[in-house]
Amino acid sequence: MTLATHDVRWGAGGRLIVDGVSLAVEPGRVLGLIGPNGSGKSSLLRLLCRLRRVASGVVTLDGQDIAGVGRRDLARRLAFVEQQASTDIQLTVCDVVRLGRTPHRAAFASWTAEDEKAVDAALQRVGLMGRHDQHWHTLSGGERQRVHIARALAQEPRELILDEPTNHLDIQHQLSILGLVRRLGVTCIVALHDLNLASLFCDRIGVLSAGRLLAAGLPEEVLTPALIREVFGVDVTIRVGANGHRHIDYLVDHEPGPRP
Ligand SMILES: Nc1ncnc2c1ncn2[C@@H]1O[C@H](COP(=O)(O)OP(=O)(O)OP(=O)(O)O)[C@@H](O)[C@H]1O
Repeated sequence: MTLATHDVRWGAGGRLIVDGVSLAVEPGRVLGLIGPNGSGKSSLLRLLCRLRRVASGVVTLDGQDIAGVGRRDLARRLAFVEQQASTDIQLTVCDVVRLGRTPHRAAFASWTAEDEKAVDAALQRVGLMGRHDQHWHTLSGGERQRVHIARALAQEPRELILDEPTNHLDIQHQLSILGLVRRLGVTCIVALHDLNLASLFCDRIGVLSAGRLLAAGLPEEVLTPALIREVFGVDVTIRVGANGHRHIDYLVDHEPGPRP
């Protein structure tokens, strides 16, 4: 296990928000985190990359408490794409992605061909090479999201943490970004709202509800109609499509078609 939490708790405003969560992701695998709004997904991700300190319990990286890992060492290992990351509006796309190289460069070291190669490769991977010199603030929401993913890729992390990376993305880019994440072969923890995408792209899924880990396992073990009903209050049926993928169909109480 590369990244793991052991009975982790964290609270704010007098409330326990992450409540005794123990989970682990295997090297090179994708662990999806699902759960209703406010169930603690972002809070848990922030604990995992030490943006917040656990109140109790331990987060480990290769078995070592991350509280004891140096800031630079942690930044070389682990990249985080936040849900609504903002960036200095004066920066260009390329400037933002270059920030991902910071942990790899010695203080005052000059920019190397290797740095440039990593930045270009990251921009290629998210399909934004043509926007290299565009100002970040002039990008659409989905393009900004892809630039932040490129910044994380330029960091060349071994562990990648993504908080709802498909927010703002059209369906083609949702599929391509999650496909890319899978192909990277890095250890990945990703919070997702779309249960079908979680089922398609995650090796394992953890389900958070009111800060507690309610279930964890293979998508077909976890994403059952009973669990979805319990956690999200929604009725579904699950069918296996011609391509062998499982599809979650939401049962809604109105008929499709034109309104009377
Ligand atoms: N610093 C804080 N102070 C007070 N409450 C907080 C703080 N951070 C998070 N919370 C609360 O903790 C709960 C969990 O928030 P979190 O953002 O982790 O949920 P989430 O599962 O990521 O939600 P969503 O799906 O809506 O993004 C929410 O009710 C939120 O208001």
